[in-house]
Amino acid sequence: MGSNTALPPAPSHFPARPQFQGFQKPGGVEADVSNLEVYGHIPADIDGTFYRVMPDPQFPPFIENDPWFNGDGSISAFRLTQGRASYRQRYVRTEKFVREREARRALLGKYRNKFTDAVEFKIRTTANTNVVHFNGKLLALKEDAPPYAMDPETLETIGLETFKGQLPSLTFTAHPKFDPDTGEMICFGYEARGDGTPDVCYYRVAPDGTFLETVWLVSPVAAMIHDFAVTENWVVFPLIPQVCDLERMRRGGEHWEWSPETPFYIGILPRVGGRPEDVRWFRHPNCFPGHSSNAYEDEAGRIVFDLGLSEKNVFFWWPDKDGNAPSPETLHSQLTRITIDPRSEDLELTAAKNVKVLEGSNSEFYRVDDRFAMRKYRHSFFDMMDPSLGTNFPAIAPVLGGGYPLYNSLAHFDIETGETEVYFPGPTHMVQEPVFIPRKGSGEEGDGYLLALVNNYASMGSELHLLDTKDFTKVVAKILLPVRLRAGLHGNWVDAADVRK
Ligand SMILES: C/C=C/c1ccc(O)c(OC)c1
Ligand SMILES: [Fe+2]
Repeated sequence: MGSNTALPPAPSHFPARPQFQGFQKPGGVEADVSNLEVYGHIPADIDGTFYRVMPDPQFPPFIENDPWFNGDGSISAFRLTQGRASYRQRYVRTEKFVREREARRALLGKYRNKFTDAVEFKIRTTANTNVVHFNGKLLALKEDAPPYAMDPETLETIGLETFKGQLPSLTFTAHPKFDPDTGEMICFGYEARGDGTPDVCYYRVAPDGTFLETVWLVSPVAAMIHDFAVTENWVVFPLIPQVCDLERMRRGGEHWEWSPETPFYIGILPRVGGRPEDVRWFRHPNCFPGHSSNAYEDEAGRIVFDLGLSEKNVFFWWPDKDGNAPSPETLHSQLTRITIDPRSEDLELTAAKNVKVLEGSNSEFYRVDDRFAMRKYRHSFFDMMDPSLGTNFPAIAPVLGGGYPLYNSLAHFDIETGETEVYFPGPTHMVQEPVFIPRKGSGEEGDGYLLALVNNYASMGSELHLLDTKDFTKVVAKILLPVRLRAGLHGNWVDAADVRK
């Protein structure tokens, strides 16, 4: 648009919608807090930083019913050392963030629809979905663009990360995988040649940032590929049946539409040395693949892929073509094992042959001991929603806000014994995604701590709850924050020993 074009009116406050109300009221806070209050005690062997990101719109949107996923990325860094905790909060200085701050108003339009923007952006990402530590930098990630690099200590934004020009794709997944033995970062981008393109770009990056391999694939449909999985020899691409249509976008519509007719496709590609024609697209009846827990190969060479699987459209704010979407309370995601013979002639995956529910609770945000990523593993930690645990829903309903699924507890599932242990943080609390912290000196899988951000709807403030995985149901430390941090997506624990000096 030219500079004389009138901008759409910019509201001065956030709309009266669940995703902007109660606990979800945007905070806009950046902070440095040198000492946080601790109830209980932080074990002396914990020394590192928990980084996580949340969407937190800097300005009220000028579009209708902006989803939670469109807020500006704001990074929290919780530093735990010598039994103490400190905290820093910074927005990622994306092009969008900087230009909106200069203009003192929202300029970006709808989620991933450039045709609705008030100005033209080179890069319109919000960098709001994950934050990982790689090659001495933090990478703030959203799947619609390259990463933004940040300083791990100061959280200053360094700039758009194109890996010295090596990045072949317009996009970069929010869920790169790290090989615990080699430090290699395994990635992909979808819509890798632009909005609505079926092109998927697979790439592997050495720990020093050198690109090792790129493979261009074409997916059977331009669908969302949010998380993925890697084994010793294979990469697994689960397609969410949310599909993109550039024409709809041009008309000012949504980037995504739920497609009940589209199967749940799973692409399988050799991890190393695959050619574009080597990708094989397996099919399963329509459903919604959520986050991965882990994946590995069994003795027979089959891929064992554990993930959250829901029957219904979890992204209920992007309905089907007739406007149909489930109500959020009816969503139920289960930790599910899909077993695939990568060499099978038969591309149809069936409930009887290939699918098994491992844990039937309503769960999401699975985390493992990352030293066992891509390998046979035994322990999965996750968020769970079990209304029978005693959440006081009538009390918190007026301040919950909404626009996304809620979880009221943390769980540890032992795949070997089939047992689930549960931590319930309290009747006026909800949990965010946990991180696993290995115990110093212990190589035993799952031996360590679980750390999660907790929303306290009685205090309307945030807390970190720290659990010892050997005594999972009790809290070791509650660390109180002087701020309210709205719902976030993903984060990671970075041990002080792994930070390059
Ligand atoms: C479960 C979260 C999935 C997700 C997928 C696409 C996005 O753009 C996003 O933004 C925060 C989150
Ligand atoms: Fe995710």
